[in-house]
Formats: sequence, structure tokens, C-alpha cells
Amino acid sequence: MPPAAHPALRKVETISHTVCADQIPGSIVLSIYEYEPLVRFLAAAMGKPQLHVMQDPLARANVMGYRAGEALNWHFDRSEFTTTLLLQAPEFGGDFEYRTDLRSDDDPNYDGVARLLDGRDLEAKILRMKAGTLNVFRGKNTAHRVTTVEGERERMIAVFSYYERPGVMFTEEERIGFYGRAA
Ligand SMILES: O=C(O)CCC(=O)C(=O)O
Ligand SMILES: [Fe+2]
Repeated sequence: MPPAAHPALRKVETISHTVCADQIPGSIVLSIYEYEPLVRFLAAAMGKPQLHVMQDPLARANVMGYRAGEALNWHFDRSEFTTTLLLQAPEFGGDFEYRTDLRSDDDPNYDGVARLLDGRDLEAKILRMKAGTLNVFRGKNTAHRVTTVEGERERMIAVFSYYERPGVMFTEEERIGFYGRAA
């Protein structure tokens, strides 16, 4: 593969409207995030002895808005798995599309990633979500994206982070990198 064609070097634009956990104290979204039966359910679903909410005041739970014309490009997540709850569905578009196990912990599969980015991966699937859909996926190796939202109603989704270890925090640098602020 010529270096310029390497999938990691492609340029994409990302717009995001993110509300962090510290901006919604006492909200229903945070109560759901911390709801013990949900945490136990997710642990059982993921085959973990236990899961814990994250301690990070910003990252533990986020609400992201996608407005008309906005999307989230193909990516992998840093964490082993990700939990989302769709709060409001858009009128059109804003589909969650995923490609299961595109890479593995020991094989980055750059050719496969390039094929996906070129729209030539026939195994990519769309998950039909409605408001209230809980989505748990292994985003570390399953590539995923959100297609462009259309229409007046913004897509609103809560993103919940849980870990096997209690007390997980981002570093200050990570908070600034993700959110543009440390506190
Ligand atoms: O909005 C979604 O459905 C997915 C969000 C996501 O992939 C992420 O925040 O990493
Ligand atoms: Fe993601």
C-alpha cells in the first residue's frame, strides 16, 4: 500500500456537540447510568464478574447531539466495550453502522480498514435504533460510525463508560484532548 493510501492517514471532519456528566448533575441520564441493576445486567451480558461506573467527572457519561448534516466517522473506541442509550431519534439518517471484529488485538487489519472506508466491505451492518434502544458493542475491534443525520430533530444519545476496575479516571491531558477542558 503506498503510504498516502494508509487508512490511518485519511482526513475526515468531525463535529460534535457533547454534554459531559458534570453539566447534568441530578439528571435522569445519570441516574440510569448509575442504576445498579443496569450495571449488573451489563456485567452479565459482557461476561464480567463485576463492572463499575467511572469516577471521571466529565467522561463517565456523555450526551452527544448530532444535528442535520452531522455524522460520526468510522472509528474504533479505546475502551473494550461501549454502552449507549438513544434518547432521541432523528427524522432520517443517523444510523449506527458497524463492522464486527474488523481488527483484533494483535492484527490491525489495515487492508480491511481501507476496504471499509472505501465502502467495499459487504459485512458492515446497520442497527435500527429507536429512542430507548440500549446498544452494547465491542467498539475496540468492531469499527462503527453514525451516518449523516437529516431533518430538523437532532439525534441525541447517551454514552456510558463502565470498567472492571473501580475508580477509573482520565488524566487531565485526556480530558483536554477529548473535551477541551480539564474540569
Ligand atoms: O452515537 C453513537 O451511536 C455511537 C457513539 C460512538 O461511537 C462513540 O462515542 O464512540
Ligand atoms: Fe465509538
